[in-house]
Amino acid sequence: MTNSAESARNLPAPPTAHPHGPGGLHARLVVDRPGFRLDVTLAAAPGEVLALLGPNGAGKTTALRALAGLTPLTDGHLRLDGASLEHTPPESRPVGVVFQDYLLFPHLSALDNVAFGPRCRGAGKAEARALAAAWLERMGLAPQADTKPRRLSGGQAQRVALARALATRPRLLLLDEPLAALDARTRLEVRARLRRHLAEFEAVSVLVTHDPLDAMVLADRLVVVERGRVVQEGTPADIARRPRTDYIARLVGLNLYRGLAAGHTVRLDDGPAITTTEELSGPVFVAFPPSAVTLFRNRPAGASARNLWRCEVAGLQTHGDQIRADLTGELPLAADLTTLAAAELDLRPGAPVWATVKATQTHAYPA
Ligand SMILES: Nc1ncnc2c1ncn2[C@@H]1O[C@H](COP(=O)(O)OP(=O)(O)OP(=O)(O)O)[C@@H](O)[C@H]1O
Repeated sequence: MTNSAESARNLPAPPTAHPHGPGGLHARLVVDRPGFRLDVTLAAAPGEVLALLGPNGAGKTTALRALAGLTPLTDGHLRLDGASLEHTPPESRPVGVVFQDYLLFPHLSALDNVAFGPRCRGAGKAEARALAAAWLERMGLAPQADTKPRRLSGGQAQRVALARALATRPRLLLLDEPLAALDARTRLEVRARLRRHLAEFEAVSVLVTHDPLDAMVLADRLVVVERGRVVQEGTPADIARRPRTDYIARLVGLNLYRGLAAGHTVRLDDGPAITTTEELSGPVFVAFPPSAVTLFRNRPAGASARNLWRCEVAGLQTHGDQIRADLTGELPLAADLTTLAAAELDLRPGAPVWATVKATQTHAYPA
């Protein structure tokens, strides 16, 4: 390593240290509905891409609509580059929105769809069209300028919607499930392209998704929302390594438990103990991937009792050439095994099995 103080001096200032005050997004969004309350705090620096990730009904779309001004806040605040926007009507907010189904005007060409954004913000017709043409060019869509939305592919329509939002030079770009309307093959290409556009965008982007891959690829930081609350936030790597709820653990494909650590043993809150390599004390999480689990039909001879649990197969699912076994019993867990191994073990729902995991394959961290 070279002198770290030296290299730190050469780094640009972090984006939050904005010379003109608190740049970026600072919001607490509270929306009350019968039987549902959204209460989330969001902060993002200019240039940052935030993904709101969560299960159905968690409140992601409500948060996005509140940012756009389409759903009124019951309480809280919304500041963008230092200006309060709570009382600003949606059309006057420096906010661009890409809706899930793009909401392109069917009777307008791609060019006029994009020109619509700047027109709404007061640009003259010729100016708006020139701006739109430049955006289409930048999106690689110049040849489609005169095409109507119904003749565009899903990926092209998405780019037109993105161009329309960006052409207004928003300080906040909102994307609702930006890839949901696309088929799997298009999705891959559009995801990569969208990632480049978001990386170039100099203001804040917030996207909503329930696809963890979209979130991990597109966002600098994930904000996981469950039941109207932020349950965890961090970089994709942080969240994948240290999930803090069952939903996130399932999302990143990990078995997750909570317990009390004493040395290398974690006594689970409602279950057996797990031996870990980390030496910790107090409340902790223990996580391990389903691929780290080995299954036996009979208790393995001579095996130590450590990390060996008596379970029962609750269900089996195929994942590519792997089988994911859901186990209940002493320790509920997911185990991955090859189709061959599953056949050899004669795994079927209801079958009793012994499950084991090596301490070195577990990861414990403070709760
Ligand atoms: N217009 C509405 N009127 C009343 N309740 C609503 C309305 N829209 C959403 N809700 C409720 O508000 C809660 C949050 O919904 P929201 O659509 O924000 O969740 P979400 O995380 O975006 O879910 P999804 O991934 O399914 O889109 C849910 O309980 C939902 O049923």
